[in-house]
Amino acid sequence: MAWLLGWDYNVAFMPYGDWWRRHIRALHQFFNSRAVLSYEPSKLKACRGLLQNLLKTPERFSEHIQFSMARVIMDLKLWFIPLILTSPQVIYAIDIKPENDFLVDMVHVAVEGAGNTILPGKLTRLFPVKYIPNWIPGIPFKKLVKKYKEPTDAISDIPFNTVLYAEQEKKNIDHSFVSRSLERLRTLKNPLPNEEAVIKNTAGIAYAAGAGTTFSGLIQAVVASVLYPEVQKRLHDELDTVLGDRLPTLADRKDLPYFNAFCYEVLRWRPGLPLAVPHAALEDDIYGGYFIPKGSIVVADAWYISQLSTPSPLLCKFTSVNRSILRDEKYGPNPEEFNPERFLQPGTRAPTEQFGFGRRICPGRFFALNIMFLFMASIFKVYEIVPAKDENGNDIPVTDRFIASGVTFFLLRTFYTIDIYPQSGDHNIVSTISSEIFETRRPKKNECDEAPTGKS
Ligand code: HEM
Repeated sequence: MAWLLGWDYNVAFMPYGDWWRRHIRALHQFFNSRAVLSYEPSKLKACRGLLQNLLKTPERFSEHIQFSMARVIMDLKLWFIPLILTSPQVIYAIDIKPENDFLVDMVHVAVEGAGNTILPGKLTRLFPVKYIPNWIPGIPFKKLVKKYKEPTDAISDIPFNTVLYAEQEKKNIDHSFVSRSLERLRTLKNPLPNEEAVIKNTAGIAYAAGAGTTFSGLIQAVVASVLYPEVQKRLHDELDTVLGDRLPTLADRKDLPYFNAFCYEVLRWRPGLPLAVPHAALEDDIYGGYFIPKGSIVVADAWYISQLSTPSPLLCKFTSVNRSILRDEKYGPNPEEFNPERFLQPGTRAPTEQFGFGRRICPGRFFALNIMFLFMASIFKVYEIVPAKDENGNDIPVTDRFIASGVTFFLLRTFYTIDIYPQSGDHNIVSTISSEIFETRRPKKNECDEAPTGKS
């Protein structure tokens, strides 16, 4: 099924084995907890750009967040794979346009396609659809394949081929992860077979997976702050006390316990993949007293059953579960309530289940948490987020309308009416930041250690 839609390069859908291992090894080297710290300059650049865009057109906040996420990944600085230890590089070194960028639009459609067809909750994945002829009425699946395959291929093919082309033409492009990896591959006497495909897939999936799920987390953070203004007030207070007049960097993360708790709570409260990614059992197994025959598809319920207003009796009968993993009482009382405090209590550990399980756990989790921290801390340092007003000046009520079925994040764009205002007084740092910082300035080595003052 994933193959029909063009998602065969998606590591999450690869069966366990050597091919998967080669990809996951590359991703771990790229996104492990230490490596992600070295990408701060790219993140800061995208983050400061986001603050400026929010100042110009706050009503388009979700587009700005989506664009900034894409920009971070495309412009990612990295020291990747043992071969490239010399200097930080970029993944593709391709610029994303602030408006109507083809690759940003394509990732939107491709991820929507995965949500509509492959991820749990969609019947299409249970049938051998490739054998169903097109002319049979009532089977829209083939149309879906037509609609989604091209964008899914595009987000991996186009940036990769652009780098290949630039190389062949000997164009003066920034050295990127992709170009350096290819260069090195050509010097190897006995490369592993299909190494070029591993490089291409790894870069492609970092873009597709990273841009989608992290975007979802960021939007949910915005929504939570409007639904719970007392939480937003506490975030402002903590950020002001710790940071004073400057914007945050990753180094501040350790000094902002309430803010960290807020990020964890957003991911626990509304995980981007509420049913994670389904996997098939490699062997017969027994778990919790249940016999799981080899080949069974196992779906982990991070947050699904709990949010159904009337959980299916059939589902509950077969699973004997009525509470999702992220609604477990180990996270404290009232698990449905949004309450960052729960992660400040002694003995409550940060949740990991929103990132999946066991050896299939998300390799991008450290990167995602850092991005969430930097983007949201910067936004809250500068802005106040409130419901938008209607024509009579009344608040338009913001309701919590997340639909937990597969990948739903791109739907969120149309759901919320929210305004973003610069905070009063001297909080309005962003308008004093020169636009040069965002467009052309590349921070020098070590510069990211210094807190940007916003007064350049
Ligand atoms: C808040 C952001 C994110 C969330 C909530 C998230 C969540 C998840 C979940 C639930 C899974 C399935 C794990 C399983 O099968 O048990 C997964 C897998 C994966 N994620 Fe993420 N993810 C996020 C960000 C990222 C980023 C930034 C990347 C970029 C590298 C990424 C790359 C992947 C990959 C490659 C897999 C497949 C792993 C495998 O099957 O072995 N994710 N993610």
